[in-house]
Amino acid sequence: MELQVTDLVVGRGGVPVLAGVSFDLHAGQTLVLRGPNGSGKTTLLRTVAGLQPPMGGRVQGGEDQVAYAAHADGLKAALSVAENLRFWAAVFGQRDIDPALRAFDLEGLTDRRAGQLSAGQKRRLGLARLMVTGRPLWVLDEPTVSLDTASVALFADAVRAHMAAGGAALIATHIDLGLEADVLDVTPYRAHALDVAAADEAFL
Ligand SMILES: Nc1ncnc2c1ncn2[C@@H]1O[C@H](COP(=O)(O)OP(=O)(O)OP(=O)(O)O)[C@@H](O)[C@H]1O
Repeated sequence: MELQVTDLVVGRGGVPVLAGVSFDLHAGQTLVLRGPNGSGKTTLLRTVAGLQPPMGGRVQGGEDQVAYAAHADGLKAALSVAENLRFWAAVFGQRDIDPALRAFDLEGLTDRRAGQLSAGQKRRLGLARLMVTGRPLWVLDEPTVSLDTASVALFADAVRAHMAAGGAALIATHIDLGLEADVLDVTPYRAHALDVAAADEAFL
């Protein structure tokens, strides 16, 4: 897989948030997005995942390649852990959910309803879902929220295994995952940095 992002402009409510973002992502690579709260990481991830259109520029190579995991875990509360994974595996044409259960230490929770899981357990299930998609490009927004130290390590191991198998990952996170990863700080691409400075000056 090969993702090419060229001179991308992304925004919310018709207002550009980031402009002029370019990067490549290839098989075996992880790219970590950094930047302060509200800087536009989620907006960029959503655009790369095809959940919203770019306001300018291009995203090439993402079509049908992306498995996206965001703040909302997207789990079916009334289904068990195993049923959730089987559901997603069926949607994406995969069969075996056991590696995903093992990787995220969910084997002891297979029959528990997703709605009854703790926040961290829900997050582990949401991340396990990535493995049953069979998709090569994981686009992840703050994947470690609610995870304890051991679960962060499980997640990092899963990303490493995914990369070793020819996958790639684009991850917005504020923490150090201990992964070999490239880093893209989105701060210099903020679309309104200059406007904000100009507005401040007007009040001085
Ligand atoms: N639905 C929306 N409508 C209008 N503006 C929005 C909407 N969602 C987010 N924004 C604004 O867009 C900007 C970028 O938000 P975004 O969620 O992409 O930032 P982020 O870098 O992911 O932040 P964080 O680190 O807090 O998760 C912020 O100023 C935010 O307030």
